[in-house]
Amino acid sequence: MFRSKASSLSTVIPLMFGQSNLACKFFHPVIASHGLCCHRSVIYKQRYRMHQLSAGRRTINTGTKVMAEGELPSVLILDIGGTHGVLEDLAALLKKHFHLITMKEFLGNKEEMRKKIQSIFVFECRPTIDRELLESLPNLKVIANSGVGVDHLDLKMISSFGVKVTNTPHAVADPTADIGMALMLASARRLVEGCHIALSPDTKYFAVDWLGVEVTRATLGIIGMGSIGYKVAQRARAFNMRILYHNRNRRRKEDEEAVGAHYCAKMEDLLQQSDFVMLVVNLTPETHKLIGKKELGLMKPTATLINISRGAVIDQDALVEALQNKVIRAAALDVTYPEPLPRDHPLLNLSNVIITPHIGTATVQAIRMMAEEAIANMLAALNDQPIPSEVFPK
Ligand SMILES: O=C(O)C(=O)CO
Repeated sequence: MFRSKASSLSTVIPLMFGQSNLACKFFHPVIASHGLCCHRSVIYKQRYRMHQLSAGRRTINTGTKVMAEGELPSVLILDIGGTHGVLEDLAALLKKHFHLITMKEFLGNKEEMRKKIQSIFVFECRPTIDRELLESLPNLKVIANSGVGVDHLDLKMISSFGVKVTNTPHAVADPTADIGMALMLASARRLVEGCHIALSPDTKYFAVDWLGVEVTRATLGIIGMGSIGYKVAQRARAFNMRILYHNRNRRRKEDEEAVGAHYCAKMEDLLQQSDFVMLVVNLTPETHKLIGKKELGLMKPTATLINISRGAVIDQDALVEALQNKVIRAAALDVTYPEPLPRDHPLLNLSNVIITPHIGTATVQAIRMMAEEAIANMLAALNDQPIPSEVFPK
C-alpha cells in the first residue's frame, strides 16, 4: 500500500534559506548553546519561516512553517516515557517542534490520534515497528531513529507504506568510538577485575597474578571503517597503535594517511595480525555471524575481541567456546544477543569477558544531539525537503 506523498502537510512551504549561524544564535541562544542552532519565531502564527540547524560540522537547512502551538505536527514517541532528567530534557526539545504522543497515550486513544500522527521518533535502537502499527497510521511520513543502526526496522516493509526512515550518524560517532576505546583499555588492563579486588575485604593481592597487556604500540584491527571506525582509528593513533582495517570499500589514501591505517583486503589477514580486533560494522545479512569459530581460530591466543556494533555479528556460542578454551585472550562487548543476556548465560560467568549494556551512545550529549539530528530529519521529511540522513532499503 503506497501512500500519496501529498499529505496534510502539503501547505508547508519553505520560503527562505541561508541564514548564518551567528544570526541563529542571536535569535535562539538557548538552542545554540547546545550545539544546535535553530531560528524559531516565538510568535506562533500561520507564517512561514526558515530553520537552519547546525550541529558540529553539519549544517542542515530545513524549511518549515511556524505553526500555532496546537497545530504542531504530531510525533509518536516509542520508548521514551521515563522520568529521568535527560529524557525530560529530550522531550522538551522535541516539544518545541512537535506535539508529543507517547505509546501509552496512543494505545489509550488510538482512533482519535491515528490520523494526526505524521512522524515516529524511535528512542534507542530497540523498539521495532510492525505492519499493524503502520496500517493504523494513514498520515505517517517519517520514522526517525535515534541511533545509526536500523537493523531493528524492516526497511522494505516500511518503505512499502511510502514512509521514510532516517538515522543519526553524526551524533553517535564520537561517543561510540569512545566506548570502543574504553572497552579496549578496560579489557587490556583488567580494569573490572582490578576494581573487584580493590573493593573486596581481602585487599592482599599481587598484581603479578593478573597482569594485563598494553594497548600502546599494539596492533588494532578495525573491521568496518565507517565514521565510527574512523573515529576509533583517530583515537588509536594517539596510543601509537599500528592500525589495520578491513572494509567493503577501501578509504581514500588521504584518510588512511591521516590516521596511519593500513587496508587489509582480506579480513583473515587482519585477524591473524591484530592484538585487538574491534567490530564496527552494521548488522546486515552479510555481517550476521561474521565472526565465528573459524575467524576466532585465526586470531592470536593473546588477542582481544571488542564488539561495539551488534551482538549478532558474532556467533556467540563459538565465542563462549573460544574464551573457555583460551583460543583468544578476552572479549569486551557493548552488544550481545539478546540484550540483556539471560542471567545464566555463560558469557556472564567468564572472568576474561567485560560486558556493558549497549551504552555506546549513553551520554547526556549524545542523547541530545541524536534528538537534534532526528528533529532535523523529521522536519525535512515533513516539509518535503532533502533529508539530512535518510536510510534506504537495500
Ligand atoms: O547508534 C547505534 O545504532 C548504536 O547502537 C550506538 O551504540
